[in-house]
Amino acid sequence: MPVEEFVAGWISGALGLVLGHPLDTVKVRLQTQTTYRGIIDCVVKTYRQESLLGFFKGMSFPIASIAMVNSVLFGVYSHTLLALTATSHQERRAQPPSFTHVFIAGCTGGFMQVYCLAPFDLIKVRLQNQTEPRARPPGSPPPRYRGPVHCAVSIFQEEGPRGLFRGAWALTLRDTPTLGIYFVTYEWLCRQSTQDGQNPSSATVLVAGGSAGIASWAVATPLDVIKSRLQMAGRKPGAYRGVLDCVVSSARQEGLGVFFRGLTINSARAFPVNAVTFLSYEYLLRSWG
Ligand SMILES: CN(C)C(=N)NCCC[C@H](N)C(=O)O
Repeated sequence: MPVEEFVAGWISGALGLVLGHPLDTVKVRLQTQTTYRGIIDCVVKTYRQESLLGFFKGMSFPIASIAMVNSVLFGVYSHTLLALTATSHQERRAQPPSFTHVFIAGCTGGFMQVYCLAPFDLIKVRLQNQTEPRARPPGSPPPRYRGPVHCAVSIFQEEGPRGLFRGAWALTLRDTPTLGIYFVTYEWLCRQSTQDGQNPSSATVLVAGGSAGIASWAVATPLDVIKSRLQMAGRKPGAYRGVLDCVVSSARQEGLGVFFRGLTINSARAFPVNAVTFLSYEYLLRSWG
């Protein structure tokens, strides 16, 4: 069993995650709060009220869980390709799989990682939305959650175990097709600028990985908005009844533009995060060779 692919998926994901977390915080706030006029306003207010640390809220759980999430994503992707084409990662440069196989393997990886990702993503989104500064002026109310563990325990106590999977269905709809698009874009761009049988150069991997991130996030953004709103709403009175209800009421109240909230920042974040993720993934696999 190619254990290296799981490990490479973990390390590469963690590197990308740290790099992209500040932009992710801005994106989540823009998607779920109506207090900001735009990206700059959100960045300035976050910095003024919470200092640089505000951009890194909610990062510890994703770092701890990225090992599992990314190793499931890249590992399942690679194993599905192995099952479909009977070729290992090393053999795939000489015998490239069809794009249909790459798409199916990407969708399978995307689908399987959702149930590892869902509770950690929920906690991340709830913590990212706490705008209280760390050093609070005396007498000001404390933030709802004291940290990731307190957040997980509170959700479990208030909403039961299912509460930890709030937004998981929207996450499944977001990640299953878009991870197919992610891997197809990456493979296609690598093949365009690489001679048959050769490994892609580092520059190619960076550009193909970054572009795969942008393409997949551009398609994923509408469901990303819905997912984040469902996660924030929890079981509040008047909360959405499900994915469709959230789609309809968000569109009715805020217009169709609501589905593209966070698109610019998602794309700006997606390029460096996924360029680094794919570069380190390819590099690690080649060095273990
Ligand atoms: C469109 N989607 C959901 C993705 N392309 N997901 C895979 C990339 C995950 C990477 N850690 C990131 O956050 O960009």
